[in-house]
Amino acid sequence: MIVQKFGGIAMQNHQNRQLVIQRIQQAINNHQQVLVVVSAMGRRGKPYATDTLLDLLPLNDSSIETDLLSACGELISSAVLTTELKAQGISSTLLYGKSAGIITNDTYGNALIKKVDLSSVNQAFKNFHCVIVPGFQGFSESTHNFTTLGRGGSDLTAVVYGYHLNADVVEFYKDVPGIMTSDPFTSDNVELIPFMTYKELEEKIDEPIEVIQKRAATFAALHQVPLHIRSLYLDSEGTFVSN
Ligand SMILES: Nc1ncnc2c1ncn2[C@@H]1O[C@H](COP(=O)(O)OP(=O)(O)O)[C@@H](O)[C@H]1O
Ligand SMILES: N[C@@H](CC(=O)OP(=O)(O)O)C(=O)O
Repeated sequence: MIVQKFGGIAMQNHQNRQLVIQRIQQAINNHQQVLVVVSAMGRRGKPYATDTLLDLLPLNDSSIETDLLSACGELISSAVLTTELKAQGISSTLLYGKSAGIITNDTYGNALIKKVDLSSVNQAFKNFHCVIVPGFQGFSESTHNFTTLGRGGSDLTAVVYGYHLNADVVEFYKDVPGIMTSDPFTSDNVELIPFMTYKELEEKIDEPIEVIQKRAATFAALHQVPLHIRSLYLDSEGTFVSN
């Protein structure tokens, strides 16, 4: 069993999602079971990207409404990917909200995970090789509202499932070859770092764009969840993070 996480760039168009589907098929072939975490499609300007949705609101507070709206981006992308997988005959199903099992408090915009209920996920794996879940979203135990896990929170979703499912590895598919000495989009002469410890990863997350959400990196370090950050486009090995 492995966990794969596909971010906004990976999910942004049909062409990239075909690469996503190839990665999922490879994971099923090699590991039988794969839990797939997806983010909202694309970046600001794309119709269903998180920032595009949030730009609809006159104010960005931490509220039930803001979290409901931002959770929609991941709901849309998970519904689209699951339908595309089914259309290609790949054994898959979608779980979201309470069924996805990420149960949180009511701190809208940056909710704390109180428990992870994998009963529906485990049941789904009895019938399907691939279970798709929307990243970034939680479900409030007390109010039954959607919550969100902080910006970039799909990374945390992936790491939390990786830990609770005892996955062999959590794979992140990005628009970079892996973790580099610095952000390749803003620095020259960068090199791939093939292996890092959790401590080195946490120290590396200092760029304006976090290559992995800091909260996710901290959770992975605490629970020693093996991470593999790699390119969606290249077949190269990328970066492994462990002790
Ligand atoms: N050291 C680094 N190595 C590689 N990418 C980095 C690094 N630091 C920052 N980044 C940035 O992280 C981005 C990947 O994170 P992000 O866009 O949030 O991906 P995703 O949408 O898949 O979660 C890269 O496009 C890059 O700009
Ligand atoms: N879509 C959310 C969650 C997320 O993690 O997105 P991405 O994987 O594209 O960074 C956000 O923009 O914050």
